[in-house]
Amino acid sequence: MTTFGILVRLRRLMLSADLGARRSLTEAFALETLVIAMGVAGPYALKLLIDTLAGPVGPPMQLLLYILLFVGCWAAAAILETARLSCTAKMVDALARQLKTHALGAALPRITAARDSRSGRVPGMLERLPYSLTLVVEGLIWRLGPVFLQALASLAVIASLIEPRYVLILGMTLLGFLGATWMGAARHRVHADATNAAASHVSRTISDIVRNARRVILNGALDRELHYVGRTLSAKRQASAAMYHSLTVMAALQFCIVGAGLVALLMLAGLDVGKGRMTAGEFVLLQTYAFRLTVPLSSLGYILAQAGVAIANIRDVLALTNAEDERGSWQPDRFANADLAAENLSFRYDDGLPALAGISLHIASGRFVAIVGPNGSGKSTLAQILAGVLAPAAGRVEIAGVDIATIPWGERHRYILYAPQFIGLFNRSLRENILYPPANQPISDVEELLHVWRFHEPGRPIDFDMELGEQGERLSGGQIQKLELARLAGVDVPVLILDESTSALDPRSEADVIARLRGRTNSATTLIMITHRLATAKGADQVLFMNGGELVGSGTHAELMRRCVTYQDLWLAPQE
Ligand SMILES: Nc1ncnc2c1ncn2[C@@H]1O[C@H](COP(=O)(O)OP(=O)(O)OP(=O)(O)O)[C@@H](O)[C@H]1O
Repeated sequence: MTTFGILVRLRRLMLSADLGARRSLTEAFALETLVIAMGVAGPYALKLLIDTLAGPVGPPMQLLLYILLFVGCWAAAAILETARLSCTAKMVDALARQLKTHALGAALPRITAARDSRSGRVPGMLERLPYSLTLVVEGLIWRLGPVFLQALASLAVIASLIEPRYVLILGMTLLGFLGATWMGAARHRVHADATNAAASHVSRTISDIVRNARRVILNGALDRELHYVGRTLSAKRQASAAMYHSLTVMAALQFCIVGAGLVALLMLAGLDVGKGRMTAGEFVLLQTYAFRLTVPLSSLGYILAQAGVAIANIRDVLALTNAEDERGSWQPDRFANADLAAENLSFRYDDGLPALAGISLHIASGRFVAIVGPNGSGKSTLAQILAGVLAPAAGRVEIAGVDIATIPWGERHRYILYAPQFIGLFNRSLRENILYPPANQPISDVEELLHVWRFHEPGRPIDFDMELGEQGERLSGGQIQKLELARLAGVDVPVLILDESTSALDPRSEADVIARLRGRTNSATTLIMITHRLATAKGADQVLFMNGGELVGSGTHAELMRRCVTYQDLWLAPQE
């Protein structure tokens, strides 16, 4: 999206009724109009004052009136400008709120589906957004408009009071300035994008390190990580240094043009005063307007530098909000028979190596299925494709004859639920985590279940209001899994896929969990478990054996043991 496109989109958003900021916009506009009027009237009062002083001394009241008018315009403009700032701040606030929520709403499904490292840049991108919007709305949209209007008003006053050729010189000077800005803008955009990307990399790196604080400290790697952060900061510094260099070149060109225009203007005006064709007051008025117009331009370099990076940040956020609409249309409808079928599935991650190839399978509704295989054989990848989390490169997955890709994210959990290998918990209370949607069982049921599964040692009460800490750090690995399984026990869903969700449980608890999850709604739930446990494979109705990204065998454990040598190898002595 071009810079102009972004500015137009922001302007449209600001005007939209949804944002609820029209009132602030109208007030800001009214206040700015008054500020512009003061900016034109003040110097005119000064001209009147100087012309009065240049002639025979008039009545003191007249002098006082001009002085009051001049100073009053200056003071009122400053007060109104401050009031106007609070109106634009409200508008920026509303804009940031809307863009942030839209971007977050669009980013979460993408992050879920992509399973890549790019998600780390989203928090930094959204954190910088209010500052970026302030710079762009306040510094560009709001500043350029009034400067332009003030230029027109000043040029009109000059044309009506002084000679039109001065308007011509000032107009040409401003056009020259804009031309130079235009020429430098393309180069500036490249540097601004690079600076924004480097800033994103810095925030991603820092949050990654903070998230892994224990890993860093326990392994004595603090200096190494600080060095790494230092390198990313240097890259950012280099990117911004290149950006400021290009801005300096642009500023040199801009202000040579403006300087030449001002020299010509003042020289001509000075000669006219000498020849009596212009009064001293008119000279002062002309030079005040000329500098009023050009001085704000000098701060434009800094604004452009910041706004360039801010625009790149806003572009990233808008790109997120441009997410495609949900795939397909879906009529929510329960189906009695949730058979799961996959046909010739293949999948590869971004690195290009095939993670899955030519997988076809059929899982009848209500079965208990174990997916087994060595590490890295593609079990989690297959589970995520079956759940519709990852989209296959070829082939399709159907649940009850419906292509899973056509079920929108907001509905999919009603039909198939995938519990990932790494259970992410919120830094909220145990109660909030355990009753996290779509679970909706009474807390007394959960309590009973947790006691049966020995969540705590016997006799110790469960504190449901306990805050769990980041990622549930106040719980043990087994407790985290029991919490998640107790939650899932309260979810009524046709197909449930557990990705090693019982790996930290003792065998007795695991057997109880499986019985409990299967026993719901008359065993109508299909339970698919990825497991490295022999007992689970033995208890399953169907075992899917993965090896090297292929489905090497499907059948009961006993059948596979009979006919598949690699399957036998998997369960050799150490497990037994
Ligand atoms: N996000 C990713 N990007 C690139 N490659 C990936 C990604 N996730 C997994 N892989 C690769 O895909 C292959 C299959 O991984 P997968 O997680 O499906 O294996 P798995 O059988 O579940 O392993 P484990 O038993 O260790 O959990 C591995 O080689 C892994 O490195």
